[in-house]
Amino acid sequence: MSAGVVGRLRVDGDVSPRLNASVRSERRADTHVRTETAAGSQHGQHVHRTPSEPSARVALLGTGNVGKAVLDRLAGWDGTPRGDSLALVHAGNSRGALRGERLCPADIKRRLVDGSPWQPDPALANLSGVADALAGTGPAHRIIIDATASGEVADHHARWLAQGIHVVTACKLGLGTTLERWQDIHDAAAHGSTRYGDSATVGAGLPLLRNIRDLQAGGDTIHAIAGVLSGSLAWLFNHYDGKKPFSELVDEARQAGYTEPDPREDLSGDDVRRKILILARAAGVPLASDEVEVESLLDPAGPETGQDRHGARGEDTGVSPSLDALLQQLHRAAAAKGEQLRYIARLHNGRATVRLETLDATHPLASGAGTDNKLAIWSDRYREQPLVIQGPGAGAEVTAAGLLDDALRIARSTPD
Ligand SMILES: NC(=O)C1=CN([C@@H]2O[C@H](COP(=O)(O)OP(=O)(O)OC[C@H]3O[C@@H](n4cnc5c(N)ncnc54)[C@H](OP(=O)(O)O)[C@@H]3O)[C@@H](O)[C@H]2O)C=CC1
Ligand SMILES: N[C@@H](CC=O)C(=O)O
Repeated sequence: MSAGVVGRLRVDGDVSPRLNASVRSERRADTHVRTETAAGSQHGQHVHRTPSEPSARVALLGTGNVGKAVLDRLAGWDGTPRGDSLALVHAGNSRGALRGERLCPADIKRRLVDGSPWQPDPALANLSGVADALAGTGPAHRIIIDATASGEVADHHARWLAQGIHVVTACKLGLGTTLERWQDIHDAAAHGSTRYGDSATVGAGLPLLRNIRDLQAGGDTIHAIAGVLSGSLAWLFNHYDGKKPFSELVDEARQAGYTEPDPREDLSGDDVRRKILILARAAGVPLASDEVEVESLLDPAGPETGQDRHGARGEDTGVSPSLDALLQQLHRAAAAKGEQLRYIARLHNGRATVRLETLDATHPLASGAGTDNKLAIWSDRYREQPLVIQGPGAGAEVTAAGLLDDALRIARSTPD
């Protein structure tokens, strides 16, 4: 792809600096005082340790794949300055929630994983009440971590930001759907002096948005981007050899936690549409959702259309026998030419496309393994050879890490 100016809107930094956590001043969280009795730690006796004041009170929404991995990561930090800095005060899903001054992440996770009765209070599932759970004395930041795929939760992002609550999200329905919602989120963050942690929305925490914003903050202009933005589809095309039906692999990808709760979100191209919209908007090209040309992998006559696909994990992978047959045919044709199937998103000259392409095996976007995402960025600085960022782009652990990176960045910053 040759470089050319594509942006309709030139942005020299983020549209709202509050959405760019990386440029904020930071206060180190690891300076907290830890008190232990020396004798206790030497002789294996009870260790008296006073956790330091938290820097942030945190509410976790969603206890599915990603939410559980967030709890795991928090549990692993128990007794460390990172763990001290984030106090979990609310954890909930669509059925209810638990609240407390410092919930024990390991305990919540254990109850969920072991399947022992976890009795969340259904009344606490009311999203309007989550702000109350975060209220408390002290200078602590308030952070909501959204690990759901819920449009209803995304609808609350702007409201929370305007109320002074930071939002950290893996859900793309905030920044990756309508321009109005995207703008509301920017405006609300500015109004509430809050930050919106979106690292996990594209590339499952890979530093994609951060690099786009950092380049622009340094005076660079993004001309074009192209890449593999779906971890599940990358995994599928990395594993598909035409022998096993594609639908069986889709089921494996779902069980591995790479797909959306409903895999039809991935197969329809909607998930990648949202990601290219988020990247394009961050790069200064404020595209509307319907301006992205998307080639769906779903059979238009298949069982997927017209339903709300933002709910809980369904049973149907959405792959009809005709799609199995079509993909086998496409794979065979590509393999005969030494080419590979890749689901590619492109932004060039203000136009965005998402489609299945056949790429020569030596093509820069063809390589990669597992769930690898790959993003090439052409800019003033990178005219001929693009900047390329590659790494795992799906999976609960990397996504949870991306969410908590954003939360820690906020917790370490000085409150306005
Ligand atoms: N899997 C991945 O690799 C990546 C995922 N993401 C994003 O992470 C998000 C979560 O994905 P995943 O964990 O796989 O999804 P899951 O379906 O496993 O979990 C979703 C969770 O959200 C909960 N939920 C739904 N509605 C609400 C609500 N109104 N209030 C509170 N909780 C609610 C569900 O509750 P209940 O348990 O009651 O059904 C469930 O616990 C998605 O937006 C996805 O796009 C982003 C990057 C990578
Ligand atoms: N379903 C998504 C998960 C991360 O966003 C994907 O396949 O990339």
